[in-house]
Amino acid sequence: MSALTESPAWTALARHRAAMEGVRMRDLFAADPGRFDRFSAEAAGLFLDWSKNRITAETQALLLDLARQQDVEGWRDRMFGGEAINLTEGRAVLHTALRNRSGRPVTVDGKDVMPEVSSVLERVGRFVGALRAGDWKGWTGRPITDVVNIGIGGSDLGPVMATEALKPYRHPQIEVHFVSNVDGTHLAETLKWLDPETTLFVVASKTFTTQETLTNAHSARRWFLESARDEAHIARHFVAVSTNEAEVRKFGIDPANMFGFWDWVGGRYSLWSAIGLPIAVAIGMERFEELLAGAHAMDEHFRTAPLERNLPVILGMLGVWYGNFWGAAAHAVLPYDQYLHRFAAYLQQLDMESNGKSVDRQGNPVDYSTGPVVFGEPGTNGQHAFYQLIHQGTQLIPCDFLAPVESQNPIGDHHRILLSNFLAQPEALMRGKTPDEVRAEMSKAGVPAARIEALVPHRAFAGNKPTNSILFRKLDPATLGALVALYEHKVFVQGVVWNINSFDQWGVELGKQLASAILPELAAGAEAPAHDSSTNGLIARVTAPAA
Ligand SMILES: O=P(O)(O)OC[C@H]1O[C@H](O)[C@H](O)[C@@H](O)[C@@H]1O
Repeated sequence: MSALTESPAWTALARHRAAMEGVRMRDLFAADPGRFDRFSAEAAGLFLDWSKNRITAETQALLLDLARQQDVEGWRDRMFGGEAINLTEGRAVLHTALRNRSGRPVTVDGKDVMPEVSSVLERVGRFVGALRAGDWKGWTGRPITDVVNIGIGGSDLGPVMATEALKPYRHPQIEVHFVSNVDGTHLAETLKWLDPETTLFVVASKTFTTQETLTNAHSARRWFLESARDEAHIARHFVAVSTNEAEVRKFGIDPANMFGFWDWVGGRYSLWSAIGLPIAVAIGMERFEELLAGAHAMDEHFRTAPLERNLPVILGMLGVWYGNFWGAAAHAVLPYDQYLHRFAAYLQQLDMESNGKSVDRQGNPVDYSTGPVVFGEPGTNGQHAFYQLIHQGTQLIPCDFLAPVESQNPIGDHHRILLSNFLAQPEALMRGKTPDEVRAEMSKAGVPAARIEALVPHRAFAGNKPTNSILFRKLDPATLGALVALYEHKVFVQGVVWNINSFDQWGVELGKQLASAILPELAAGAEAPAHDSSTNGLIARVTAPAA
């Protein structure tokens, strides 16, 4: 048994969990008219209703005891204070400094990083301003019409998600594209429609050593030079975003066209840095700053609100409740806003790369589950696909439902229909439908009694399925900033409770190493490889001449 699972707060929760067996949310709502008010709060433009959870006031108190026992507040303050809490890499974790609007200094190793943060932001602002005004011209003197971000993981997912989410604010003449996959199809299909004279590439990579990004960037360079002919023109068409100036130079991009950031910005937390440049190109610098301000508002809330009303803490602890005490292995995020169609993909990296760990900070194997599988699709699409399993399957899948009160596209009755679904699904998941309710409904519809009895088990819903509802006025930049920061801090809270390092990702390394060993083995005439028989057999099939 680990120290965590033997700890007083954990064992108290385990006892309480047993007492909660069979407690139904339906009954909790019936017994307490104040339940919604008790379990809802608002911060930074986000209203969170967590009343449809398998919790009582006692559950919440016990969960917050666990948060306190694990020193969530202390770790939070150490993160904001610039301590090297990413222990395995010896780094601070300071994405919050990138959106710090407080005027307070943030020090890393005794040095205030805020002047550098502001100066890069200013450079990004000047560049983005010139591009958007049509003053930054391509080699033939025409303004840039297409910006292609080449990056992967954190250098792609955040910018894609935010650019899609904020499409209503995009520049009318400049289209922003994203190429991430090393599959040549991604680049080829993107470039097919573009004119090299008016295309600018942003090569985005924290390390500037990522195979996929460099492969795509080299191919983009070749594509560009086929038309431009002269390497001198590269300066007007390629910029880099990275922490690694030496590699940027090696690639052939002038450091004058490089926007830097720092090792204390994790890849999956980097959209607030110069990695957000494509977002700023799309929506303009002012709106980009609103995005930062929204995130900062959530940071302030997380830093200062009492735990009882602290949204990231509440969401994080509810996740711990289901994952560790009810056996939930997955978590669904369901935005009822088409603009958030890449939100779940973004969250997958944020959550699963951060908390997909099985040893604690001290290197001991954990004996409790850590990060869940995160998935989701925009509502209402998901309703017609995987919600069946959430309603009637054998796994418990807690869900977050997200929606804007106002649509960016108020046509006809669409938004009311959308919202009615957003409201109905959590209600259905909570209430379920009892066998008696099924009987009553079917007999009212005139179904014969024998038929009713045959169908009752299929048509009844157990209900009592937990959901959180997150409502906001409209998906504007500040709201998106707050929303992303909410989830960042939720993931942080959980990592602290589980005593893991949420800020490294060694698990992605082995596959990369093995791929570089296999790459030469795929060349014509390479020696027979010496892997396991499965890998050898697959290599043989891949390299066999076409019949
Ligand atoms: O920005 P880069 O250095 O190119 O890294 C891109 C991505 O690759 C890695 O494999 C990591 O798993 C990610 O955390 C990172 O965001």
